[in-house]
Amino acid sequence: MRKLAEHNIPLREASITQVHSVLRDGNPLIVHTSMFANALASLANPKQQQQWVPLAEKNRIIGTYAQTEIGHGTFVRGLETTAIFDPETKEFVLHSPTITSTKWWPGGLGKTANAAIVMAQLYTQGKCYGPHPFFVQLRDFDTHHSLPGVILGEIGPRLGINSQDNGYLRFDHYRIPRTNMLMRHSQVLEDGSYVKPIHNKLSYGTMVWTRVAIVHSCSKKLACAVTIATRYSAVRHQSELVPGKPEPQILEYQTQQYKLLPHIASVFAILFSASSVLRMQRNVAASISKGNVELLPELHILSCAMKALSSQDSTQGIETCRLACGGHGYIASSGLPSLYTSTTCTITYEGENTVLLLQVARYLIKSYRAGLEGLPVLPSVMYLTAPSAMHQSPPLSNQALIEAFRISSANLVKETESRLCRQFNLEQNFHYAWNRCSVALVHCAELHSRYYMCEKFLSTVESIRASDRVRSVLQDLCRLYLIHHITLNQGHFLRSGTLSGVDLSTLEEEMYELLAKLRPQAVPLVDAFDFRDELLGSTLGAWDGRVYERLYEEAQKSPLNKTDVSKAYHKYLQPLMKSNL
Ligand SMILES: CCCCCCCC/C=C\CCCCCCCCCCCC(=O)SCCNC(=O)CCNC(=O)[C@H](O)C(C)(C)COP(=O)(O)OP(=O)(O)OC[C@H]1O[C@@H](n2cnc3c(N)ncnc32)[C@H](O)[C@@H]1OP(=O)(O)O
Ligand SMILES: Cc1cc2nc3c(=O)[nH]c(=O)nc-3n(C[C@H](O)[C@H](O)[C@H](O)COP(=O)(O)OP(=O)(O)OC[C@H]3O[C@@H](n4cnc5c(N)ncnc54)[C@H](O)[C@@H]3O)c2cc1C
Repeated sequence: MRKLAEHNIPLREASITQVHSVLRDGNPLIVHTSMFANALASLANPKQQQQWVPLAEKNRIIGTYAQTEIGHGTFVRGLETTAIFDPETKEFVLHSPTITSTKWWPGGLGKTANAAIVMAQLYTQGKCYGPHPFFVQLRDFDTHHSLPGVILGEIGPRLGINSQDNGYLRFDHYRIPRTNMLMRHSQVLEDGSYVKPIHNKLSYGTMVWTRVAIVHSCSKKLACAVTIATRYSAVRHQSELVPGKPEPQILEYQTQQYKLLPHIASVFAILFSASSVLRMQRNVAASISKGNVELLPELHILSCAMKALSSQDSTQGIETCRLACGGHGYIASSGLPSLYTSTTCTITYEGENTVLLLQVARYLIKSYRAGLEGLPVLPSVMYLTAPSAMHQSPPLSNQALIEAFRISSANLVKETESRLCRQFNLEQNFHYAWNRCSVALVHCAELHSRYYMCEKFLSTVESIRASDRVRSVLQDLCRLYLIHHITLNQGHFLRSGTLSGVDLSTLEEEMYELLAKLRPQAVPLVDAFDFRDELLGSTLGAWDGRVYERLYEEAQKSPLNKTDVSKAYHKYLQPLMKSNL
């Protein structure tokens, strides 16, 4: 924190990888500096911001975002914590009526935070208005003791990020002033009357913001992993490629190139998509402050789509990198295990991926139906009812592949919508029919999201300002990405008739050529990410390639190596050996 202050960098702008380099097992302040800070910035009114933001910036207040309960994470409307307005005292009474209403998971809540943005069901004048955000002090600002009426603790060890002190929280008729409700978008007036927001999902804004930030952070984490695995693959020699010849660098094996190069490409695909969503988010934020919420649904859907795809791709990519390092990928000092455990959680948090993809699918089906009826639809989904013809671009050119994605995605949505109609006719209930089609609906959302990511990759590479040589490498990488994802999804392309079996064989051949062509660029590409050794924190991925020396040096630091014979020998092993058991 001191370093960041010295360099005038607000922590919320510090890269997730910089923070990860210091605190590899999670960061107890991450929710304070990301979600809590954002909630104050976007959900609090100017007066409330004046009151709390300076204190949060000086870390007098350390906050968290307490929404999820032990009984409900996904279904926000199902939250049970209540905030009932008492007009006598002009206070809200926060209460946790059941065990399932216990807040569960918020990062930093266990021991670090002294305040929280709490999402609770707002009741006033006898009516429930759904989940709303409240600023709640949890601990004494001087002694750090939890306040009367607040019961909190830490939830116990997790798969990873154990330094994050995820916590639990219950309220026992805990009173807060009326003015602690975050009132930028909706309000409860002194007499208890409710003023509704200009869009009823504006209180979900912090989740949307965080989903966008997660996309960015996923590309950084994946970049770390491919740097480690690629450098290691250039250092590691194993087996014989040609019998009797010296052992080659494992990066010479085509299978190793296939493990790494598509994920190097993926770093760029995710990064370029993140930039595009971030731009849209800034536009939407500016529009909202002028009272215009027209683009909010598009941002919501795009952030759901990109968060789901990037978390899934980066998690799989990091695991592939770990496996690509053989046994050494399993050792903690490789840096890969902590990258994995701190990334796989992004699949679950901030909206479980399946659930987010179903939000995307809902939007696709609605937009498709609207398009059929000639109603206006937003630009990103206009293609569903007006996919352009294939023959406009040269066969198998990048543009043709993007068109094939577009048509296949539109085709899948069309097929799934027909299935939905058939199912509806059978069930006579939209919700049951929806559930019976939900696997196909998730596939629709995935293909649409992949199409978006491919399109962003291509359009960015085409417009990027770079030397011819750099551009040429990026073009090859982008081509590899497109072909790789077409081969992974080939069934959709065959079904839509956009690519034939022969086309797919031709593309597969080209992919193998590209692996060989890009092989010499692998190390320069990851070097260009420019991660410092301290930041990567990996015995396998350091810049100088001294893998074996570093592994050996790191092993010397093991506490078990402090003495030749461990205490356990005298305490347990020797008695066992002598016991004749
Ligand atoms: C941004 C700067 C980037 C800069 C880069 C910096 C570098 C990186 C540095 C740091 C990185 C920081 C990374 C952050 C890490 C922080 C750690 C985070 C820890 C995790 C925290 C959490 O998990 S908090 C809890 C999160 N919980 C969830 O996400 C819950 C998921 N559930 C939901 O969101 C909702 O329940 C739901 C969307 C699934 C459903 O909501 P609901 O039931 O209310 O709606 P319906 O399904 O009925 O839909 C009705 C209607 O509403 C539309 N809608 C829903 N949500 C929204 C929305 N948010 N906005 C707009 N519209 C919405 C929906 O589409 C429907 O529309 P219709 O038109 O009716 O169809
Ligand atoms: C490391 C970590 C940090 C977190 N930090 C915070 C935090 O700071 N603050 C906070 O408030 N929360 C936090 N959370 C909670 C997180 O947001 C939730 O866990 C997440 O939203 C998923 O909700 P859930 O756990 O209820 O899963 P569930 O919704 O119970 O999901 C279980 C399964 O049910 C499926 N499912 C659920 N609903 C549907 C549906 N409608 N259709 C189809 N399938 C469905 C899911 O796909 C999944 O397979 C954190 C979680 C983790 C793991």
